[in-house]
Amino acid sequence: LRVCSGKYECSLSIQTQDNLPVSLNESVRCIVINSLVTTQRKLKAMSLLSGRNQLARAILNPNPMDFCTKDLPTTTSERIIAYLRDFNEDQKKAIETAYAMVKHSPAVAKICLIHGPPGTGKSKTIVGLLYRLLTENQRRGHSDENSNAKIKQNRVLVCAPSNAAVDELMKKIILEFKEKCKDKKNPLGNCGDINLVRLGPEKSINNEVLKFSLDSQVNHRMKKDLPSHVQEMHRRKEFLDHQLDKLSRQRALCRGGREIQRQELDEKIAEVSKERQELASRIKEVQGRPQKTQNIIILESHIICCTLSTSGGLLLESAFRGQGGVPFSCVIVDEAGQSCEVETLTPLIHRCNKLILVGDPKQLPPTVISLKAQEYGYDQSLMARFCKLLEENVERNVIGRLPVLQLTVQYRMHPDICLFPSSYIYNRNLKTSRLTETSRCSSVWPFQPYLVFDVGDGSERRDNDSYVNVQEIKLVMEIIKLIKDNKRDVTLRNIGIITHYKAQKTMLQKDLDKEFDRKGPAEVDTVDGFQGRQKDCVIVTCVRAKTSQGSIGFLASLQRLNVTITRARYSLFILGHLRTLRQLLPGSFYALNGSPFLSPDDLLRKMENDHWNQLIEDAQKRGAIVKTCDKNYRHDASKILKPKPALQRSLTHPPTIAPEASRPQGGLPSNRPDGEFSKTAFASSLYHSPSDSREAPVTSSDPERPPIQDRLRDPRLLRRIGLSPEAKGKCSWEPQPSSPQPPGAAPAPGEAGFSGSHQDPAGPGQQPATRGAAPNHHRPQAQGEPAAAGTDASTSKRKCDPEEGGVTVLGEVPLACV
Ligand SMILES: Nc1ncnc2c1ncn2[C@@H]1O[C@H](COP(=O)(O)OP(=O)(O)OP(=O)(O)O)[C@@H](O)[C@H]1O
Repeated sequence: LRVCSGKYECSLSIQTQDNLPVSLNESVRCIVINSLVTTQRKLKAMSLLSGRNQLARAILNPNPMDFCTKDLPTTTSERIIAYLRDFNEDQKKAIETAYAMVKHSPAVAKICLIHGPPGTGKSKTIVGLLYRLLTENQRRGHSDENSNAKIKQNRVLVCAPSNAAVDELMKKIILEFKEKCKDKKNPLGNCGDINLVRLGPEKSINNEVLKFSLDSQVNHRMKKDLPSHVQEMHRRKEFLDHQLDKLSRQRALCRGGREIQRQELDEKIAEVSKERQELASRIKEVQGRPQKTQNIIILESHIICCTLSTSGGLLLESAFRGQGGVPFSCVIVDEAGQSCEVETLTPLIHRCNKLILVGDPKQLPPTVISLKAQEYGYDQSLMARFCKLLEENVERNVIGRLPVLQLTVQYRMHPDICLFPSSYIYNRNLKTSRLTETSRCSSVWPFQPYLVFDVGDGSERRDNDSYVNVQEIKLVMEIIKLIKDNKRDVTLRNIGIITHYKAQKTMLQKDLDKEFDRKGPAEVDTVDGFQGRQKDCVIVTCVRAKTSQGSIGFLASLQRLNVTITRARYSLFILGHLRTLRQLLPGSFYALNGSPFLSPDDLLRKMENDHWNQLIEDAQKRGAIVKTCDKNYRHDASKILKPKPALQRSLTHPPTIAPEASRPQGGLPSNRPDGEFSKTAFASSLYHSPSDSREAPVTSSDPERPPIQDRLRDPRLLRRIGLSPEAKGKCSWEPQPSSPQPPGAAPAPGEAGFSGSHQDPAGPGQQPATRGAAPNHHRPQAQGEPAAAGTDASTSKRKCDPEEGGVTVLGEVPLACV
């Protein structure tokens, strides 16, 4: 694009496969569909795989021996043992196993699978593994490789399918390595004691990690090494850029102004542009191509982060050309459940034969639009294929146990939100960390954790190729207004509205903008937009109601449902027309000999909708359903509020104060006034539908916890740990009392913090995890949280988060903190 005689001119060169007729003198319409670069790289990865990588056989025809198990031995230094105290048992196991796989017999091709359901610390585990791999024996002047030797031997390639995912992970890597730097004033690398580089175009890199991009490192280094006259040229170029920026802004502002003024500005812009262009070419001439500098930076890096696609570009290939050996000790792929198989093969062209896949195939798979491609399994990730295959091997008794490292303790959701995904999707293997439970149940959050609104009079309306449901929008607005009224500090960061339909999203956004003057307290998006993210409160509007087709479309996918219901930290409210979601349309059931049966069509639909059916049944059993209709929206929306303290008190516990020893870690002070007590955690789990009010409340997070043995008698707790009240006697788990904790104090290192609670729900036969892991003092910014301003901001957030276990324990103040 250039300015010529006051006009913008754009020239575009297009290569065609065949010659266009010379006589063509009509205008041609060009549409850019997509770049083929990624596709070419995938193709290249596929065709090079068998020739270049020992993993090829394992990938094409895997057998259980190709996957590493939990039993690989490692020798761990005191320093690493101390470091690993911040991790839970599953995370430690994953780190140690992957570490052993990388360090043992580097020539043997092996794959390590780390499966982490939502919020279980996948990123934390990756960061821990990197730290373990890169800092063993590292001391100033004495590391496992000479720190002065510029070219690193111990190098890791870290990839993810998207730029956003790479950057999120990088933020955590940066935080950790900077924090753990031995001598902060005199670090050994550009990121604490290591060198880190981010590959990829700058425009797709998040500002917070931009400093580590290859381009900015090249620029920085080239400027530093240049003779003074070239540095002067750079300064002049920066000045001209600044000038151009200013002039363009002035030009835009005087669009309606005088012609002469516009002309003057255009001429000035043309003049400055010309000088800048000439200067840029001269700089290139004198300082040479940056390729050499690029290669040096890459070779000096310990961690190279990029998208899967970028890992197949020429940049890495040319940097390692002629270096000999394998350039990476391992390749780590984050969000491996979200990348297509062939895409996951891309980083393997660098011959590395240790592959670590981290992800959750039970969340959204890679987005593949083509139905034909889906038919051929293109939307299946490599990780999902491996997991499926290994599960089949376990079922057929070919192997005794799954060679997959499972992370099972989650740090995101209120335990009541976690209950259904844990039991229905994760085989009861998803437990809530105790500290998370305590903070999520805090009285500071005045809303119920989990409610399903049955919007009985809702109806869907077609809007082009999408749907809207006006009644559900009305109810969403009532709920948001109520939240705003009761928690004035809510911002866009705290509430997420998930809808699967574009038209509903647009209409909701309009209503929010109107009501809240464009400063809407909620972010509306599709579930795909929320994958990998979290919000304090999530409202789901299902839209489909009284559907004529008898199908609920893509609402039916279990992976989609999973992501939808696992984004909320404190409250999840689901709005839907439950009969449609369950697909119990009038006439679906026929009674025959007293037992219901379904017509073949209905059976098919019911199977399709079975996940929603299960969710609704579960909510029904828990008394979490609120039936509503238009005239009651306002009234029924108020049911999201936790019950009034006084009433709650009388309905729930006898007014006894539990022994100090039975308080959860970081429990509330014992000398609080009654009212304060009753407002606290145990109230949070009580649903107050009329039929429910007589039920015993849930008290798992009660600051006045009864002794743990008594808590096990609570039918809802038993349900939570996967036992029926009757089966309770058979539970082999022996509860251990929590350690006494002074009010408001942080758990001492080595005492049970978060590690305590996740043992509680261990099912029969499961070993309780070791008590003794210290709470996390080095918590990176939660994935998906809106970007804090720089790493410092993340650090300050950590200071006020009770999940740190080290600062505040009086219950989290979620909205003020985040
Ligand atoms: N061992 C731990 N102790 C305390 N907090 C932890 C621990 N592991 C993870 N967390 C916290 O849990 C939250 C989620 O961690 P992380 O982002 O690593 O999870 P994830 O599995 O990558 O999440 P997602 O499901 O969004 O991909 C973070 O706030 C993190 O600090």
